[in-house]
Amino acid sequence: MAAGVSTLQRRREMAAATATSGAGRCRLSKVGASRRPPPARVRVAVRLRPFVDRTARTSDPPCVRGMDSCSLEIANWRNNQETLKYQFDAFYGERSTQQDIYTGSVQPILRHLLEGQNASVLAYGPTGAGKTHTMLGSPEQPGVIPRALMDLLQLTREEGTEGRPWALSVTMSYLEIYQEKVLDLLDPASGDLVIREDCRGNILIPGLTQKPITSFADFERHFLPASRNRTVGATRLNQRSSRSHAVLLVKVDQRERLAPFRQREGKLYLIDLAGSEDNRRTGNKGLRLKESGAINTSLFVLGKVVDALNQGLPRVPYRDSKLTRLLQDSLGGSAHSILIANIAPERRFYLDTVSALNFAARSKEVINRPFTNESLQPPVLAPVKLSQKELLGPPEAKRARGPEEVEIRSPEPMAAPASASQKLSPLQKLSNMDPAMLERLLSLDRLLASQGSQGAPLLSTPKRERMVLMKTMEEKDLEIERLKMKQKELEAKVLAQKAEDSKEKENHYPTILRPLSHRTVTVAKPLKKAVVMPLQLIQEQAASPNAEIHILKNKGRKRKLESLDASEPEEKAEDCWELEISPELLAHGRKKILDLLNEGSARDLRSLQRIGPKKAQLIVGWRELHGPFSQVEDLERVEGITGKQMESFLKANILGLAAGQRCDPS
Ligand SMILES: Nc1ncnc2c1ncn2[C@@H]1O[C@H](COP(=O)(O)OP(=O)(O)OP(=O)(O)O)[C@@H](O)[C@H]1O
Repeated sequence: MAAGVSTLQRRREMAAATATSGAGRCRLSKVGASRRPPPARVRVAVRLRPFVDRTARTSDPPCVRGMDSCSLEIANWRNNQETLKYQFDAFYGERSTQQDIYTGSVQPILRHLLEGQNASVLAYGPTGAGKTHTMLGSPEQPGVIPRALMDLLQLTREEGTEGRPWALSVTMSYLEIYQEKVLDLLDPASGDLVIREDCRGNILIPGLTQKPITSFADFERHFLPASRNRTVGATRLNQRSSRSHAVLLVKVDQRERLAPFRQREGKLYLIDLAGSEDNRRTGNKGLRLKESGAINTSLFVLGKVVDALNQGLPRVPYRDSKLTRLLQDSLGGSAHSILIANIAPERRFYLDTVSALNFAARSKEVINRPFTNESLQPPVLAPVKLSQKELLGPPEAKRARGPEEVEIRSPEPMAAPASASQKLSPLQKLSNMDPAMLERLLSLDRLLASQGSQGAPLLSTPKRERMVLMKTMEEKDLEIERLKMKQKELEAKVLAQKAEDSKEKENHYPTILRPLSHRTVTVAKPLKKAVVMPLQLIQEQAASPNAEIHILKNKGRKRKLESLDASEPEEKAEDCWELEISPELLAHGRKKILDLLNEGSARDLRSLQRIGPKKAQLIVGWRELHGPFSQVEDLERVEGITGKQMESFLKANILGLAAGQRCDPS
């Protein structure tokens, strides 16, 4: 592919983008100052292609009209007196050039790669609306892909020259998702590849070919033949219709030349999605119809993912399609994303155009939270070569293909030393937390809150700001501290009461007849309904060595009794005794489960509720591949365990274990 863009022009464009964004060469100090930049929104641009058959324009006036550089209007099919108006981050009309789209929407995000952040560009839209033209273009009109590669290579050359603090290297991978199979376009003989997630939430495809590239010629050498491997076919609407989602992945690796040898990785996804299709118009039959089903399903899931992110739902259905699973760290994750919705002016595209515009309008509200993928690494002179067998877990290893021809570095950077994180305040810990982790923590919070254990959920409205959440979490930590102190006071009182009891025993007073003083102590809100207990039962429990908490099984129901405070005056027999588990007990329960997940054998794991032999095996396999779980919610990352299952696992285990811990502090 001839890029058709001079290097000088490229440099000028980069300089302009840098000036606009206000970032640029001071990137290192900027990253050093703040590892967590503010949330970045998914930018949405709409591009209207010109009439393919220009003579048709007079007989078929366009159904879409640009209003300004950000908005457009389209006829309202329900009422032809009205138009529907849409506003986006950018609108590119029929006369816009490839360069307009690139410099306006794509070029500004490239610099984030050199900050160790991820970026992605997705071309979305109905079949025949110009996605491939936008992404790839032609030798005369090169699209986003060749332009971005040229700039990125130029940028990495400049930043990585000898004498600069970081050594940079660039690799490319190219894959397609065809009928829910992940196929390596650089190695067409390979089979369906597995999508994995590491313990930091990064999406990986073990075994995917990575080609090192140092020049645009290198890129073309790999990319052009691989593009011919992409699945295309003729439909009634497009002679060369893309039948798959094509994903070009460009990784920029940076290693610090001098101590402390930090390492960063920035990923750029350039994605040409397959077109959304209405089979009544495409005239698809047989294989085309089957392909179309897979395309529409994955795009439908993409829409659901966008909706879930917009509404702040605890479960985002990334795993429901390969496309969304792959995009997990690009949409709502750690990437700067730009969605370019391509639309066509012809009236026959009208319904597809409205549906693409509605999709794009929803995508606009997704908030991404970029973070820098940086870690400390000992100096590595040569990359480690890992076979796919080493990278895959046992089930995938069976399907592993032959030895890889390229070098693939270990996908997981080393974790930060534990001591550093232990010194952080709860708020600092929270602000350093991977956003995906934070989301999970919040969903757990919602889950517990929905059971009434801890007052209102942290995330009571989906669009609450991150800072508000953090503040609430900090207040919550303070509240926990306060409750801990209260608990200690109560325990001291119980001990004092016990000492008094023994004195009374020495004086030959029968315990059961001794007046019992008690009071209900609410450490946290009741888990369920308050439970009424007969006085005699309470008295018996009070006399037992574990009088502070009892778990009673009555008609198959667990009943938990909070601390007794013997210093208060006696209350009436019909008093209620509330069942409570304090936050610190929940924390104990979580810790116990986490320890078991990280250290238990498959057999040990089966002692947990909702974990059968198959899930136990999956957990052990995941642990071997990714290392220890950092929190219980990581279970959701295990292939084969859904978010729903994880939540039901938590419900079933945490409360029981927490209470067990309280009864048996050993
Ligand atoms: N902005 C544009 N200017 C000129 N021609 C365009 C433009 N956009 C698209 N086209 C032309 O329209 C036709 C269809 O475009 P393209 O193949 O890019 O569509 P697509 O959305 O990728 O379709 P599919 O999803 O079926 O692959 C092609 O012939 C392409 O050259």
